[in-house]
Amino acid sequence: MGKGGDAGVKANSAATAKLEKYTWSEVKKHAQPADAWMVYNNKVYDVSNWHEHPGGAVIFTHAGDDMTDIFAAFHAAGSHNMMKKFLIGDLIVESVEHKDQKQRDFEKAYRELRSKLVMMGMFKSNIGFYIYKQVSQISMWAAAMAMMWYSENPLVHFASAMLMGLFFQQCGWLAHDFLHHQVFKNRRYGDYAGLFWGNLMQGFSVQWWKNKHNGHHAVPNLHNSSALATDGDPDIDTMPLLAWSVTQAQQYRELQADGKDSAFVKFMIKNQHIFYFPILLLARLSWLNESFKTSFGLGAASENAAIELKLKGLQYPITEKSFITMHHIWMFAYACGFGRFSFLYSAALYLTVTASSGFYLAIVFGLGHNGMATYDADKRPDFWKLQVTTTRNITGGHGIPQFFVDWFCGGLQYQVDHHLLPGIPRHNLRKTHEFVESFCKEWNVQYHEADMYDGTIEVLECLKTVGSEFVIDFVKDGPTM
Ligand code: HEM
Repeated sequence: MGKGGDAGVKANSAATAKLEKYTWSEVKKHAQPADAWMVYNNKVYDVSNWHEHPGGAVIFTHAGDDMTDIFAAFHAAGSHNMMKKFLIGDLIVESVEHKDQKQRDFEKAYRELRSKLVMMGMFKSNIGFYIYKQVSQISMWAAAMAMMWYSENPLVHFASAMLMGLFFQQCGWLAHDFLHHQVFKNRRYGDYAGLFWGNLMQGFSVQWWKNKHNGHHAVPNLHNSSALATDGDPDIDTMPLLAWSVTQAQQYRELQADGKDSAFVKFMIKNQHIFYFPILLLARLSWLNESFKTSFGLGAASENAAIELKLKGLQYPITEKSFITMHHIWMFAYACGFGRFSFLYSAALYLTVTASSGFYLAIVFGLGHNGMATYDADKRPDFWKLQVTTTRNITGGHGIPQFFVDWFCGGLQYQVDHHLLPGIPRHNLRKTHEFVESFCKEWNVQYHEADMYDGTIEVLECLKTVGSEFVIDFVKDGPTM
């Protein structure tokens, strides 16, 4: 397969010939990685088998669909130049029957809002803000290290471990901003900063994170298109531990050799609202494991990611591997008190860091999307409605002040606004939010926010409801419990 996949060949001839015209139903037929057509501003592109795409397998989440808005969300201006070689024709606009005039006006309006925010300078980062964030990060890390180095008091050691957990969480938000290219125009600089805060300090692989997180942004709360596919939102792919919808549990059941739920799955999903918090405590262990596997070529999260890794490898192979290794070395030295502590005491400290960090990160992720709408792959709405209805903003409340929420959630308290416009730096999200909220009101799009307490209750209620529906579903399917 050459550069540009199969499409490069076809499109080169298209560049010289007159462009074909295609109906929407024809585009929809090409919805697989091996046969992938996409629409951008009413032009049709063929990116079949383009596993070398610099953004990775996420491109195939929009095979057979309109990519206009998701393309705008992810790309630098220069990426348009690369599109030409994939162009195969024009879309016959009248054939898009599922959109009435109101829908077309709505899409036009949200694209205009985006342009307005660009003109207002909302996408420009404030370097002073990011210098301050990085200096405060380094200070937090130095404080946690010093507490472990100088003190012989177990209370100080465990306080240090909790602080280190918080440090990892805040590293997550920093790497997130850099890797969404919110901070630097030159994307390489964003990647380098991401490698520093992600791989070296936090222990997470940049490539693993980009694949997973960009996939999540492209299709939030979307189910896989079939039990065998891995084209849905990776962030809700939490079976057999948690099911965010009965569809997810059913898809998992279909994958089993005997087509039945095991006793473990039944027990877990039925009681998932009880296990939610304990599972969050283990989240970091799972992310560390996946990061390690990605960096050292020991596995990939999806079939497409595996093909992509095989074809083009890691973007930063040496840095990924060496930074992850260095992370585990410094973290090991820290947890064993630089050689002073027993094995069991060190393990307890390590687990405290890991559990607290997993909890701090996952609680914010959960508040962002869990318990919000989930969609079947073939029923997803337009870009704006998909992002808004699957996402929850977090406010202060129930005694938790807004300034703490702003700091703790690292910008993701404006999760809705961030999902619609992932390139906007976090310090501009409050202003952006005013425009997004009034736009949603004007166009009658349901927009949701809750404080940390109410939001967590909503998440637990969702788990409980899905757990109960799941019990009804598996009893209907033939009880074996
Ligand atoms: C013909 C279609 C497409 C072309 C020619 C294309 C091209 C590119 C290019 C040149 C880059 C690297 C430069 C940059 O970051 O802007 C890139 C990155 C990226 N693309 Fe695409 N792309 C296409 C479609 C898509 C679609 C449909 C998605 C999502 C559903 C997507 C997701 C991404 C992401 C997430 C990145 C950023 C990766 C990073 O931060 O390292 N692309 N793409």
